[in-house]
Amino acid sequence: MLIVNNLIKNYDGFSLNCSLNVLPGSITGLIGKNGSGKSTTFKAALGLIHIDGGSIEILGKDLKQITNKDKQKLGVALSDSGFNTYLTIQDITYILKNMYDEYDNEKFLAQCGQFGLPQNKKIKEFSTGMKAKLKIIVAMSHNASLLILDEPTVGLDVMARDELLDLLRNYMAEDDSRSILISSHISSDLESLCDDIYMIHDGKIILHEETDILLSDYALLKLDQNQFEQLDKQYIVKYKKETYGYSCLTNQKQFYLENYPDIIIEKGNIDNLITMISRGVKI
Ligand SMILES: Nc1ncnc2c1ncn2[C@@H]1O[C@H](COP(=O)(O)OP(=O)(O)OP(=O)(O)O)[C@@H](O)[C@H]1O
Repeated sequence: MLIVNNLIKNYDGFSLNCSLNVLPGSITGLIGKNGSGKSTTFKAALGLIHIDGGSIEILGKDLKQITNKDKQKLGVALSDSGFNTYLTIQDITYILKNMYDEYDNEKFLAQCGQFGLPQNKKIKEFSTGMKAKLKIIVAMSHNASLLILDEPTVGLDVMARDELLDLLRNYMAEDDSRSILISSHISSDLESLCDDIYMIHDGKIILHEETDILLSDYALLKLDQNQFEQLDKQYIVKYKKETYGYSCLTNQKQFYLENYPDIIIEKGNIDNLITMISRGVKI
């Protein structure tokens, strides 16, 4: 659906060099701290910025060959995009009707209603969360095969986030060839939604793994000095000095559960992973 191959984008003081692959029928997450290059990757993948190297294949074609008709198959929500804030949802329905052959007005208005978005109020009077919801509903309004969503849950409260994640799951369930590329700094969103996750740090992909494997096979070991020295480190990805000794990230939790019954092994979550992979030291 989307193949980003050795994409290079250089800004003063920042260099992006990343590859990623969004498979048909899957939800792929891109996670990374502020300024790590998520939005730059999304904009480059959509051809919105000039790139300094690499190639992008989207919807089975080289990005340079994509036509306006092909673009109808994309549903996009970027962090710094949106409609003119003087428009109402009613106004937007006319724009969407003109833009997209497969725009589904009934579904769009039903979803606006579900999220409590008033049809006749100007968008400038919407709260941050309401604007965020509108962007996603618009992206899903025209039967796109690929949704590209940059930080769509920013500004949403926990309940609205859950509703939105359910909407995305339903969108995928309606057609199993659809795909989503989504970024978020809220790791629990990605854990519960994505089939696979890429982690980006300082413009580089530092980890790519299926979410199930991240959650089942990765774990954090907490060791004192002696335990650390004795440890077989063949499955340790990164380690970090702590006040109590060392924390170690493994990608083979079972090995340490079986061979080191006395050490503390904490189930991995994506926040631990980000911290360890970005700040830990390689063995
Ligand atoms: N137009 C630009 N000109 C110069 N530098 C830029 C430009 N756009 C982005 N950058 C730089 O590229 C780096 C990555 O920014 P980017 O917006 O891709 O990060 P991000 O991971 O999306 O961050 P956030 O989570 O804060 O949105 C930052 O150092 C940023 O300052």
